[in-house]
Amino acid sequence: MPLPKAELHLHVEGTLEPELAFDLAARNGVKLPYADTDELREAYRFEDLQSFLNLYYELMAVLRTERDFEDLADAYLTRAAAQGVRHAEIFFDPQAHLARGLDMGTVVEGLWRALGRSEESHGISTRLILCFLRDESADSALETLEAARPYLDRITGIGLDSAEVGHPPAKFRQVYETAAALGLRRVAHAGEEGPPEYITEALDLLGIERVDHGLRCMEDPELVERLVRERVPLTLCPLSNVRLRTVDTLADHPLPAMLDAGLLCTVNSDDPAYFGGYADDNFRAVRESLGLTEDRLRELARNSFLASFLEDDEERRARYLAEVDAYVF
Ligand SMILES: Nc1ncnc2[nH]cnc12
Ligand SMILES: [Zn+2]
Repeated sequence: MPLPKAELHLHVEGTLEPELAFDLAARNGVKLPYADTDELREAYRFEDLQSFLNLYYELMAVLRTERDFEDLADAYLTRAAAQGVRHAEIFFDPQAHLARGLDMGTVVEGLWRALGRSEESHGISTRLILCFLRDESADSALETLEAARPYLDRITGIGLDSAEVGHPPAKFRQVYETAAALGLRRVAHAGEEGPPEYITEALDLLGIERVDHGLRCMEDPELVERLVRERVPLTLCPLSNVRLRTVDTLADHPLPAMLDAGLLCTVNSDDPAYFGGYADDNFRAVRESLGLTEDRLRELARNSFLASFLEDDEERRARYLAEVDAYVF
């Protein structure tokens, strides 16, 4: 049994495994520019975030119907359960689907078909987080939030993802204000490839409650001090960082230094189908490469539940934390 954990940084579109991509392509009559799953896997050699995003958006073409989104989410939840995930806060990128002519209902209702029964089917509680693409305009983000209004009972929060450098958080101030007024929780990718200033800006201007990645905070000691003092969680994704070359090797990952600094770190899989591992694969990788102790691993698992948006279900959070405390390695 793997260590119980919450997964807080997971793009559902990034869980599209090559086999499912080909199955959905066949079901929907979509022609992929790869002969087979082996040839597709060959394309999983990324130089940086953008080279990954190009493939990530290209493969989304196979997602057409509610059932496709349901099957995608269900496949993720099946894998996550086997990796000890007890709670998952799942990102989705509606703009990428609306741009292909799909409507918000197809995406949200499809995902919800799997998420709505996830506790019974997989023993995983879930939340859904709508992400805006930061390389699209602020107006497009506002329109997307409008399109999501009929589905807000299913959406817990908003996030910000896609190409970071050159797209600072300030651009999305208005949409974050509007979302806050609607009672939505707020997170944003910051400090993955972008500078530490983007993290500060996302905290100050967007009012975010968690930083997705946040790796580059380590370049700014005052920012680290602030993140520690304000107990702002960071959703780190070690295998993603290696594949997208934000760190050279896993052994160079700053996670131990971040924990030593007192940061509230969590470990997540980001886009597991592309980066070579799901949640517990990331835990095992950092354990092996960074020599994390059992106490540190337990701390990471506790942090994941402490950082999760379970304020509406504190009883459940307490149950999950008790499971972590009782876990025998
Ligand atoms: N790691 C990542 N960074 C930014 N945008 C993303 N979209 C999917 N994965 C992402
Ligand atoms: Zn991400």
